[in-house]
Amino acid sequence: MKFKVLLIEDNEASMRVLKRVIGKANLDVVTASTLAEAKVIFESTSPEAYLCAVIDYTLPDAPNGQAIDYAIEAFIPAVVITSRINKEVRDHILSKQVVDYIPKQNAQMFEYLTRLLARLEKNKHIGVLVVDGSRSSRSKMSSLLSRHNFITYNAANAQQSLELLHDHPDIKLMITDETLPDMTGVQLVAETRKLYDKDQLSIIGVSSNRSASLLASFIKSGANDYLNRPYCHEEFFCRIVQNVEYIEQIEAIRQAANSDYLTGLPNRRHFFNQVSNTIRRGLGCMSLALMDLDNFKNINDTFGHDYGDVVLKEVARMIMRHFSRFHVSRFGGEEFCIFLPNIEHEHAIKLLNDFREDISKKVIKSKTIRHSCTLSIGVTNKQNRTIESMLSIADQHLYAAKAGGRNQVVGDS
Ligand SMILES: Nc1nc2c(ncn2[C@@H]2O[C@H](COP(=O)(O)OP(=O)(O)OP(=O)(O)O)[C@@H](O)[C@H]2O)c(=O)[nH]1
Repeated sequence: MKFKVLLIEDNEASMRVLKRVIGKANLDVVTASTLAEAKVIFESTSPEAYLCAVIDYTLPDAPNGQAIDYAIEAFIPAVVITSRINKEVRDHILSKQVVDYIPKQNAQMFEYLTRLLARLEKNKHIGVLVVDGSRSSRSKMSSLLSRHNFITYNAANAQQSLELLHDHPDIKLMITDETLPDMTGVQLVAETRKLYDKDQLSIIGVSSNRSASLLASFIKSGANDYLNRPYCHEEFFCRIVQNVEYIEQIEAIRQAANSDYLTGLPNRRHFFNQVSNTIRRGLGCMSLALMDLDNFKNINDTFGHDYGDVVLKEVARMIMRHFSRFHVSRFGGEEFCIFLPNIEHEHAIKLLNDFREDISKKVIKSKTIRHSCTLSIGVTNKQNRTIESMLSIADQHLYAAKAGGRNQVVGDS
């Protein structure tokens, strides 16, 4: 779903640039140049449709940030932009429950807004767990996090927090107070680290006790960061975002390391790891299929390498469509591999044959070329308990499929 951003700005030049920035972030822009206009818009749509409102602090009918209150009352996260940069205005803005404020100082502001909008959109899928014995501290922190669109979870003690972590894999950050009813925050960090690595879950320790040794204990027990109470809203979010981004970067690196650059399918190494784990668990019936595009060199030679790439990407997309519940991989070149656990061999052969047929009927289009291709498949269910031995048998069957005229599936019998 494409979210909307409500932009309330009376300056035409600024409005033009902001519309472009928001559009570039792939969001729909709804504009108003006064608070009165914005009210009419608010009344006809639901707040859930909006990612946030970007509000000029000074509007003709709302000269001192009154539009901010209106957005907050309508449950729309408010980002404030202002050319009035003085302490009084800053304090006034921050006294309201805004997401952030951005001074209209230079072009960097637009860059910052682009990143902030992307962040607000991503936050809708990120869980943050707040662990605190005090109900009021928990709800204060949760309301700050909700303002930035995070999914929030609350735990009143360590036991509850471990249960929530287990049940909600979307939790990427845990924030824990030092004093909990059933153990200390430092102990909870140590317990949590036995189950979740630093690259899976970020942890921030919080305390009102400004002792350097407590900070060190948190970090040595596995926390990523530490926050002193009382904290200001800006510092809080800088630390939250920094720690969430750390997890996202690790995930992006892992994703890049595990996938094939052209098709996005898991690469050979990742496939081996996944399948070896599955085989080790000793499942029942399992099949391994090796598939290879027929005469792919001809396609490259006739239509060019770029079209060859289009074919590989289309085949990968169709593999995902047919076999998303199994382990799939691009092994390299024009060769793909599929591991099908927990399914009868005859059924696996039928699925592979359906796929082969679909590919042969598919016209693969680029801007100037329309062509189709076929593939050959070797499949085995001989379970010698290693992926290498299954691969070697599937490879022999693939060779037989090619020798037998291509565009066919050859199995064990
Ligand atoms: N476009 C493109 N071509 C690739 C890529 N990787 C490997 N190839 C090409 O794939 C072709 C494989 O050719 P061959 O091994 O001779 O096999 P084939 O022509 O498919 O013949 P058979 O397998 O016997 O049906 C070669 O031309 C490689 O250059 C790639 O990433 N993109």
